[in-house]
Amino acid sequence: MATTVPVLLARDQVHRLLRHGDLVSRLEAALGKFSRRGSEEEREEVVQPLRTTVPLRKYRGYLGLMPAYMVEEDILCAKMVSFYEREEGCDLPAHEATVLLLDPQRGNVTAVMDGTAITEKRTAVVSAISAKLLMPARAEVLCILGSGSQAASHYETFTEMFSFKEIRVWSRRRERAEQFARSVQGPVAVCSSAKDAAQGADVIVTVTMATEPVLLGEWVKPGAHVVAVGACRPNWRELDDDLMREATVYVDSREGAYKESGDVILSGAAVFAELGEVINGTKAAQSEKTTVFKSLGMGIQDAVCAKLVFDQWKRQQ
Ligand SMILES: NC(=O)C1=CN([C@@H]2O[C@H](COP(=O)(O)OP(=O)(O)OC[C@H]3O[C@@H](n4cnc5c(N)ncnc54)[C@H](O)[C@@H]3O)[C@@H](O)[C@H]2O)C=CC1
Ligand SMILES: O=C(O)C1=NCCCC1
Repeated sequence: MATTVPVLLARDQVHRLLRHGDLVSRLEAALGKFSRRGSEEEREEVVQPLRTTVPLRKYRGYLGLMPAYMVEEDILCAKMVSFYEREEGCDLPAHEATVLLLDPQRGNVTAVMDGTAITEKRTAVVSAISAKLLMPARAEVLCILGSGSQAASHYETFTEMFSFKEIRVWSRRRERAEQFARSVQGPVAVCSSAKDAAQGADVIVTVTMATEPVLLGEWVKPGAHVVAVGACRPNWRELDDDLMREATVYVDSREGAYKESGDVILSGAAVFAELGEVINGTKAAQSEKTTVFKSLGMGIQDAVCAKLVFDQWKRQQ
């Protein structure tokens, strides 16, 4: 049998081929399927082992390995993502990611693609799905804590999917928040403190590399929805104990949250539901209460995106 050479897709190609509008329904379906684990057959439908994380102590970083197989869709995929605690002023990226798409029958790699654009887009779309389900009715104020790549993709996705009257941003260094405000396509108010940005907001997105809480429960308006995207290590925090214990907590994967989320593990907060269970209608969306969606990222989210990118690329050949 002839050998095949994988297609190589660079960041700008992936960015262009991955259209945000195509992602919402596909990611909702994947999250729902992941959380349907009642029968043996259902459990075998989505194979997603817990992320393996290799510490890169010398560089204050980690390499995360995220394989996934979706049986019905026949998508076999693996992402490698490295992430680092960078010093202020360091110009190396905080994240680098590559996604491999494989032929599940033969086992060969069919495409090697940049995983950074996939990670940025799919994470923001999953956050927006949580907001759609869990934010209070008539949400008017969006607050973003952090001003990096995820802040940008969340701004873009949230402004495309919702109509907030006011959007606020806070970053540790005010000039970074100002730079962010200049770079986005639309209005955003720069706040001098996380407290000023968060108080009174209906939806708060935390997208920082913080290892200590940046958002305190005492600042959060009752009934608000918090989307916590950072703090993906068992000893890292973005949210304080008050918030974690007061809120109804939703996650992408229970197994992942109890292994990787410092906010869940160290606060001792109980996870109420996976987002997929809300999508499936087996758990309630308590949107009238204060809610937290603790996002950690899943291999199936990358798998769905990689397949979409590859299919679009093939269509254009
Ligand atoms: N849940 C998920 O699926 C994913 C989560 N992430 C996580 O999201 C977070 C944001 O990622 P990116 O925007 O790509 O990173 P980035 O490096 O582009 O931006 C990080 C932001 O955090 C701020 N920051 C760094 N240390 C801080 C501290 N101690 N206190 C407050 N702010 C601090 C920086 O100033 C910057 O605004 C990271 O924690 C990352 O690991 C990233 C990808 C997927
Ligand atoms: O899901 C991902 O991709 C990531 N999650 C946690 C931090 C690094 C990237």
